[in-house]
Amino acid sequence: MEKTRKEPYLKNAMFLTDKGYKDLKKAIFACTITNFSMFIPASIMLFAIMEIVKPFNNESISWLKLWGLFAAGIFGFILIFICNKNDYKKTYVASYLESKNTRIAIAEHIRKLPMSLFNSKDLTELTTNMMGDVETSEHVLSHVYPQLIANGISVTIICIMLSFYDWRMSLAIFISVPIALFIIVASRKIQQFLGKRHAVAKLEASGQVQEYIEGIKVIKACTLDGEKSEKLNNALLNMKKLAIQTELGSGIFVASSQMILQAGIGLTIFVGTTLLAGGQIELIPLLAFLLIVTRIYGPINVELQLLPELFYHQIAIKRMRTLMDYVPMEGKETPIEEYNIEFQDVDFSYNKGKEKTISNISTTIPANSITALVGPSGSGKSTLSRLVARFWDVDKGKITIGGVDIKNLDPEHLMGYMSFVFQDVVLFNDTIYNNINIGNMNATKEEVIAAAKAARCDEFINKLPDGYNTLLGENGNTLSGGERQRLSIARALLKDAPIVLLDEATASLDPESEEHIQQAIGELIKGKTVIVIAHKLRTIAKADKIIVLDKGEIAEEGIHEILMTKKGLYHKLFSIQQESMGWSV
Ligand SMILES: Nc1ncnc2c1ncn2[C@@H]1O[C@H](COP(=O)(O)OP(=O)(O)OP(=O)(O)O)[C@@H](O)[C@H]1O
Repeated sequence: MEKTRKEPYLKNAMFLTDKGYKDLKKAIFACTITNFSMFIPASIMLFAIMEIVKPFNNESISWLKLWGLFAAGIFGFILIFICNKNDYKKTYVASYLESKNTRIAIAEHIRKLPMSLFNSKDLTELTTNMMGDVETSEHVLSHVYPQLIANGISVTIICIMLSFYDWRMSLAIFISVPIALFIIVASRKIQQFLGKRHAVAKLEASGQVQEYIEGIKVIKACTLDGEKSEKLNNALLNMKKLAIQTELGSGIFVASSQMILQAGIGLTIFVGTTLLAGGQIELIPLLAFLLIVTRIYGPINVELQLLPELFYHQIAIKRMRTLMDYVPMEGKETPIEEYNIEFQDVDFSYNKGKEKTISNISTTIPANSITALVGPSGSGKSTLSRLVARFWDVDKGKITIGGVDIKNLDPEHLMGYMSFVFQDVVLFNDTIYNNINIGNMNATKEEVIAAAKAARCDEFINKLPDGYNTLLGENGNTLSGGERQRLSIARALLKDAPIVLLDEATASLDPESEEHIQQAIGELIKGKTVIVIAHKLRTIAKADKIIVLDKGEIAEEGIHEILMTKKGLYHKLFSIQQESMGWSV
C-alpha cells in the first residue's frame, strides 16, 4: 500500500489505499443515484395528487393514468431497493475491506520497523492506531464521506434545476444550507482541540486498563489495589469528563446549524405563500417545492450531525500517518555462506547523542563454535547479541556475518539465519503444536514432534489433557518457567538456523529443570554458531571463546583457563559466584 502525499486530495486526506479510493468514488456515485431514486415516490405522489384534484377544475380523473402511476410506484420501490442494495455494498462492504487492508498494511509496516520504535511508543498507542484509528476511518468511510459528497452533488443539481423553474423558491430553500454548513466548518479548530484532548484521555485510560489487567497479580501481591484503582479511576473519570465536553462542544454548533437549516422551511413556506397570494406561483408547484424541502432537509440535517466526525477523523489520520512515516529497515536478500560474526569498531546507544551502551567493540565470533558473553549486569551483553540480529542498527562501525555487512541485509532475511532462546519466552494463545510449529511453518508433524522430543518437551506435553492440541492460553501462563523455555528451544530446534542466540536460558530454574534444559540446549547448538549469555559462569566455562564486557566495552576475551590466570574481571566474577554457590569446576 503506497500512501504518499502527492495523490488525489480525497485519497490523501482519508489515508486510503488505491483500492479504497476507487471504492470511495464508486460509493459516492451509488449514493448519488440512491439520493435521486428517493425522489421517485414524492414525484409519483405529486402526479397522483394532480390527477385526483382534476374534478375541482371540472376535469375527469384518468383511472388508467392512476393505475399507471401505481405501477410506476411499485417499479420505483424496486428501483430504490436495488439502488440501496448497491449503495450498501459499495459503501459498507468496501469500507470494511478497506479497514482490513489498512490494518494489514500497518501490521506489515510495524513488523519492518526498528525495535527503537517500541522504545518510544507503548503498546496501547500501537493498538489504538491499529484498532481505534482504523475504526474511526471505517465509520467515516461508510457513514459520512460518501453520503456527504453525494448529498452535496444531489443538492447542488436540484438547486440548479429548481432555479430554472423558480429562482425565488429555490433561493428560499437553499439559502440556509451554506449558512448552516459555515457554522460547523468555522467551529473546526475548537472541535479538533476538544477531540484531540478526548483522544489523549482515551489513550491514557486504555493504557491504565491494560496496566491494571496485566499487573493484576503484582497489584494483589503488593496490595496496591487502592493506589492502582485510584489511577485507573482518575483516568476513566477524566475520559468521561472530556467525552462530555467534546459532545457538548460539538452539540452546541450542530444544534445551532440545524436550527438555521430548519428556519429554511419557514422561509420557503413564507416565500411560497407570498408568491401564491400574488398569483406568481400555482398551488401544485408550491406543493412540489414543499415536498422537496422535506425530502432534502432530512439528509442535510444528518450530515450536519456527522460533519464533526470528519474533524476527529483528521486526528486519527495524523496518528496513523506518523506511524506509517517511520522508515522501515531495508536491505537485500544476499545469501550468507559462512557464519563467522565480526564486530568492527562498533558503537551503539539507545538514546542517540547520549551515553553509549556499546562502545568501540571489535571482536570475532568464530563459526560453528560457542562464544559466551559475560559481564556485570547492565554491561551490554543482551544489547550486543541483539545487534547481531539487527534489532537496532549500530551507530558506528559495522557487524558482518560471513563478510556481509548486516546493515545491507533485509532484516527478515537475516532473521532466517537465526534462532533465539530468550529468558522472556513469548508463547501465543494457541495449541502447543502450533507454538512449536511457528519455528518452521513448512515442517511435517513428525518433525514437530521430533523437535519437541529433542527439547525434552514430549514428556510434559503427553501428560497434558489434549497433548499437543492443548491450548496454552495467554502467553502460556499455565506452564512452568522450565516448560515454557523448553518449548521455545523446541521451536528453535525446528527452525534449525545456523546461528543461535541464547539469553539467560537457565537463569531462574530448579536443578531438575536446568538439567532438562541443558540437555535440550545441547541438541540445539550442535554444529551451530552460538552466542550465549549466561550469568551462571560455570555453565559457559567450556565455551570456545568468552568475551567479558564492562560498561559496554570489551574488558578481556579468551578461554576460561587463560582468563582465570589473568586475574581480571572474569576471574573476579567467577570467584564471587564460586564462593556464593559453593561450586567447583
Ligand atoms: N530497550 C532499551 N532502551 C533503553 N535502554 C536500554 C534498553 N535495553 C537495555 N538498556 C540499557 O542498556 C544497558 C545495557 O543493557 P543490557 O540489557 O544490554 O545489559 P546486560 O549486560 O544484558 O544486563 P543483564 O545482565 O542485567 O541482563 C543498561 O544500562 C540498560 O538499562
